[in-house]
Amino acid sequence: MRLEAKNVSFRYREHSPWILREISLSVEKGERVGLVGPSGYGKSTLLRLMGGYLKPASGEILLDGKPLPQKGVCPVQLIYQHPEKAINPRWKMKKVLEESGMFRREIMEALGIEEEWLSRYPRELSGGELQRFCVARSLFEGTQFLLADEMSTMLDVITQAQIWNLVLKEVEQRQLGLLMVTHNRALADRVCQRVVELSVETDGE
Ligand SMILES: Nc1ncnc2c1ncn2[C@@H]1O[C@H](COP(=O)(O)OP(=O)(O)OP(=O)(O)O)[C@@H](O)[C@H]1O
Repeated sequence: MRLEAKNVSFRYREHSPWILREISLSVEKGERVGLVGPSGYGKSTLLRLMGGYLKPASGEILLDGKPLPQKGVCPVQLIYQHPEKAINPRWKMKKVLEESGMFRREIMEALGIEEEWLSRYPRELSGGELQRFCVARSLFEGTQFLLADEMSTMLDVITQAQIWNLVLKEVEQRQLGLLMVTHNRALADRVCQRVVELSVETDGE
């Protein structure tokens, strides 16, 4: 199985500058790929496109040769840098997890999610605590690909290690595809089999 961006171009509004032009990138199931490049070159935008959160102006996002499914929980899961933007503020954490059908106890334990946090609203948790929920949710049983957008940047070193250990164990055991954006080249080199550099010139058109 393959997740593929094929000749994708994107800009946020008509007549605004192109962020991505004719970009192609693919990740195989079981493969770990890093995406690096200067700030503002469109790494996060490409991940949002590949996760189905944005639509390309031209080109295609394909999962196994077909468009991403529109219904149900998506097999391509995006983990953002800012967990507070990814979680419904009006739902308690238990409901957030229930929505994705994720309730594997060993995942909760490995991520250090405490039982008591389940009855809280997102605003009652710290950024690091919330990110653990985002990671747990992204690992529901139908997930085939994980798109990790600087997911550990805002966390302390111990939490970073805890989250990465769990994610990499799941990726290995379930042979998930992983596409990760990071500014930390050493992390990308350690985790990934392949690192792609995004270096597209935008021409301000
Ligand atoms: N919602 C948005 N509306 C308009 N422009 C946006 C939006 N999100 C991002 N941009 C612009 O698109 C460009 C690419 O942003 P993006 O976040 O994809 O880059 P990036 O390579 O991930 O950057 P960084 O490494 O700093 O996170 C930037 O110029 C940014 O200002």
